[in-house]
Amino acid sequence: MKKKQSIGVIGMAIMGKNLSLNISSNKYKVSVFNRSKEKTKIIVREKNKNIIPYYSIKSFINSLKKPKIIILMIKSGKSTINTINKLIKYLDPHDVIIDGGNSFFKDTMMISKVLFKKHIKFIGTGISGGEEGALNGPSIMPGGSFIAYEISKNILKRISSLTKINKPCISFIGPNGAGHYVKMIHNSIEYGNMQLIAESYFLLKSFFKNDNNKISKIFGKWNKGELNSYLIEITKEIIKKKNRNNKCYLIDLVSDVAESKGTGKWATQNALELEEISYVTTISLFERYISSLKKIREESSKEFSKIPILIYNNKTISLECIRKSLYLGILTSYIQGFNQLKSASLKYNWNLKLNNIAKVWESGCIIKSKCLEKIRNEYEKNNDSNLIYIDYFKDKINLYRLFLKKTILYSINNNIITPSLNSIFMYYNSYCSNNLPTSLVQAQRDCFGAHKYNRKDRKGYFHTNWVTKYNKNINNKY
Ligand SMILES: NC(=O)C1=CN([C@@H]2O[C@H](COP(=O)(O)OP(=O)(O)OC[C@H]3O[C@@H](n4cnc5c(N)ncnc54)[C@H](OP(=O)(O)O)[C@@H]3O)[C@@H](O)[C@H]2O)C=CC1
Ligand SMILES: O=C(CO)[C@H](O)[C@H](O)COP(=O)(O)O
Repeated sequence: MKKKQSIGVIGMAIMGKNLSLNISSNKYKVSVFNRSKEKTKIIVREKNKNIIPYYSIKSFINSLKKPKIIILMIKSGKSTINTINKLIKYLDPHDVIIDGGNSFFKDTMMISKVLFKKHIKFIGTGISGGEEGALNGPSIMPGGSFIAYEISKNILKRISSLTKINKPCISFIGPNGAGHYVKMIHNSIEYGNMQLIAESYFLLKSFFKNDNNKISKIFGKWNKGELNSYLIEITKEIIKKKNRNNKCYLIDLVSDVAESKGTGKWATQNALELEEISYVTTISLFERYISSLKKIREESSKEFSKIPILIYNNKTISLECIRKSLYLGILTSYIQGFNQLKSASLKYNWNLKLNNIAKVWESGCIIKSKCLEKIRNEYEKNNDSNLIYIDYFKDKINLYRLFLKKTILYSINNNIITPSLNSIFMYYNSYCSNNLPTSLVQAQRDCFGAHKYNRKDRKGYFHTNWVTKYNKNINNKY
């Protein structure tokens, strides 16, 4: 009888193909399948004896050892749900389906329930690291059935990235949708960090009069310090890449319309649901949306007059100002992401171990960054920590806010587009103030809707006849 394979991968686009190559290079035999034959044929050209192609779901599934383990790396949403529905009829109880795509966590919760009833074990996992990570070691965030994790963990651990101290960047996250939720927050931090780096790039362009070679060297220097991260590292390379004719930088030819596939939107929607503050992701998402209004922006740039640069305030800033502003922004992006994880953990009863999540993100993933070590250390001591109050973060917030202020004053005066940096400055202004303009909001609510308000000097709820003209029939003595 023909020997069967240890695992199967469905979806031979960028991620699935590279993940299969990764699995095979770890000495596992892997069956592969793709909806359309063309992509399967591409991987066949690799002539890898550990990768065995199949062109029908039935033969693909029959090629697997029991319990069968199948990883899906396909487009999320209906495509994933429909494919899982097609698989069910070929699977036996205790077989394992692992959805490694960027699925919406509520879809994962729903699928978990359906498969549980059929005794099929299900994992919804975040997989981060893009093309390169999938091939050489991604960061893996599995959630769902713990039994399924036990069945598949040897393979998953072997293919994952390793931290500096050789710990695999994988940890069982929690039940049902927890793994995909954590990947969604990973991506929301990714959105924030990318936007912050892009804004800093614009500041540096103004500083260095568009000399990208110089800017690249600055990012290279910053990458050796506290800002060290995967995204800074790739930015340093991206901005100095020349166009084929060598006449200009390729980045100057890239359209400014930024697309998105859903995770940033879901994270923002979920932050609203949880009433969590996620300025950094939200502004970054809105910037992608504004970017897509290309025609309108083109017209507006002609229709509206340019705001003049104010000579009296046209002070230049130091590079350190930009560096410190970017670092404060990036710390805030992580702080807000981890706060959202904490809220979600309570809301969905997931008991998330935040130190493990920080560890899983320490290598192999897009948001890999030096500050994650500090975050992990803190949550190792106390899973309930509010990072803002931890000495390291508190000191940075105290010390760097002034630099951020100088940076955004410079950006405002010079018409440089830095909305997420601006929002972070205002976020801390609000967060650290004991006197917000919202007193007036409460009074207005009470005036027009009799919603009542609390007072600073007395306990209890009060209602007032604020404007006699509108509140004629209200009698009170305050
Ligand atoms: N690219 C990245 O950096 C990362 C992607 N991911 C996630 O991993 C998954 C795969 O990503 P990626 O490799 O970029 O590929 P894509 O997201 O571009 O998806 C393409 C794959 O999905 C398959 N597919 C699309 N529609 C269907 C359908 N209705 N039924 C069955 N299969 C379908 C395609 O098959 P066909 O060839 O027949 O069209 C192809 O294999 C996605 O969920 C993505 O969000 C996660 C981390 C990083
Ligand atoms: O998950 C990823 C990286 O971690 C994918 O690259 C994802 O597509 C990024 O999101 P978007 O396309 O919305 O920018």
